[in-house]
Amino acid sequence: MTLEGEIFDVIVVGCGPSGISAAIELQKIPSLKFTVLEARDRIGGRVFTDITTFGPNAPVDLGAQWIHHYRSENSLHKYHQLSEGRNSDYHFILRSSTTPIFDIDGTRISEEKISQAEKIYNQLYKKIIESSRLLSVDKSVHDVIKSEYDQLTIDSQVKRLVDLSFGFIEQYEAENLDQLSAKSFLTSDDGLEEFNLALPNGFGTFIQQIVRDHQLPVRLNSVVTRIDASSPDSLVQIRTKDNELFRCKYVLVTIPLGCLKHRSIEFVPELPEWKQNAIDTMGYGIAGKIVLQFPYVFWDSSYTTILCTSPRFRFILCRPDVGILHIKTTARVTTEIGNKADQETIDEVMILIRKLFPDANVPEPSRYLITKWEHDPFAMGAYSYFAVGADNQTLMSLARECHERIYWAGEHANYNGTLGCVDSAFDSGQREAKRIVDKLKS
Ligand SMILES: Cc1cc2nc3c(=O)[nH]c(=O)nc-3n(C[C@H](O)[C@H](O)[C@H](O)COP(=O)(O)OP(=O)(O)OC[C@H]3O[C@@H](n4cnc5c(N)ncnc54)[C@H](O)[C@@H]3O)c2cc1C
Repeated sequence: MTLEGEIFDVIVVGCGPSGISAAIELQKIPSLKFTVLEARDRIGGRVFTDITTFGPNAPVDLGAQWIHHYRSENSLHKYHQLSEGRNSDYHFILRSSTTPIFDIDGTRISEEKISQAEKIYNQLYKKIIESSRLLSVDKSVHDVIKSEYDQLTIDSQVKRLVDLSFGFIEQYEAENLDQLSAKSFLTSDDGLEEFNLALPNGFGTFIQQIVRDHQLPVRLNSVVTRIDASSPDSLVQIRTKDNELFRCKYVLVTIPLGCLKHRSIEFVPELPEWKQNAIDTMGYGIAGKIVLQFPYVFWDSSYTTILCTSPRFRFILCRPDVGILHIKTTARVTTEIGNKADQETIDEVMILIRKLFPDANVPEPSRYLITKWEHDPFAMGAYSYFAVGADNQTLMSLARECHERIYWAGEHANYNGTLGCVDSAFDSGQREAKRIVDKLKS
């Protein structure tokens, strides 16, 4: 189908957080004609609350789960203040009295060992921070601490605890330490302290409400395959998988960096070298979740999170109200389990859980789910990180328009702010929509 004659001022490609915030901004200009093309049969992108697998009373966020950097300057703050159910939301604190740490054999680790490990970790962490300021040529975080780490003469339990602490970084960045840039290490969070707001009704539910409240014009099931800015009439032509053709003055591309790396959209003319280099240089990580629901709660229901020194399954969030244990996996483990049968992974997880609770009668899970974002054609991974050699300039190149009419937003294109998060995506979408509006006015 060709929408001949119909010319949009702006077309936004992708209806994740960045596309949504751009659309909200564009909607402020009543005369402006725009639409959002979304490949999936739902909005939200990597923010999705599953309410079918475990039922509507046990919503589970398969992607983003916490509003990071929650403070009044956060662009999501005002929507959260207005949202229903906000009174049940809570700040997530990882280390607290309700977070036991278990060793691989199931023994509870003493506070003394924990504080020994913390001291060692803090020294190594300081080294990373120093090198982020001092290095002239970039190195990986792993390479910066390797020699000191290799020389550690500490007992094996304390060493596993130190590894667990580094596991937090790998979990948060969605990549292994040997891939993370030491020089840009401090850039991704903009020096902000973490305030994580957990949304028990689900982050996806919250994002969907924002879209509903604004009645944004979104066309679902519209997989964009080609963006052509070579037409002599200065209009951009956008082709979908179903052979629909859309024409617009400006296009805002918000698809994930993983999709850009896999060249899932053909650009005509080809993307300039500086843009392609930035796409190739920036890192795009992998993270996963294993969610298990049990017929009854066999763990201490006061636990909020269980930490374990197992190199594979380290972070277990507890939701006793719905009998759910929710395991977060790092890039290495996620990649590995993504390539094998789910039941094999569940069997491995259950061996560990039974070790952690030797005195409990641990049942088999009644339901489970393992995310596979890395195999999802409209995500191709989790979120971006600074790979060795990538820096704020890389982000600026990812965000910079090309061929005059192709603009860019997404969690990977938020320079001077946070990276990889929903608020990063929101900020970048809003910023680019404003720039396009200025361009249209000029
Ligand atoms: C496991 C996991 C945990 C996370 N945890 C958190 C967290 O706790 N807090 C947090 O802040 N962030 C978290 N994130 C990151 C967060 O989800 C992303 O930063 C955010 O969703 C990025 O928004 P975006 O708009 O840039 O991209 P997306 O959300 O991916 O939106 C892009 C949209 O483009 C669409 N699209 C792709 N290709 C095409 C095409 N060819 N045509 C049309 N449309 C297309 C996609 O379907 C998608 O809807 C997590 C992500 C994952 C995967």
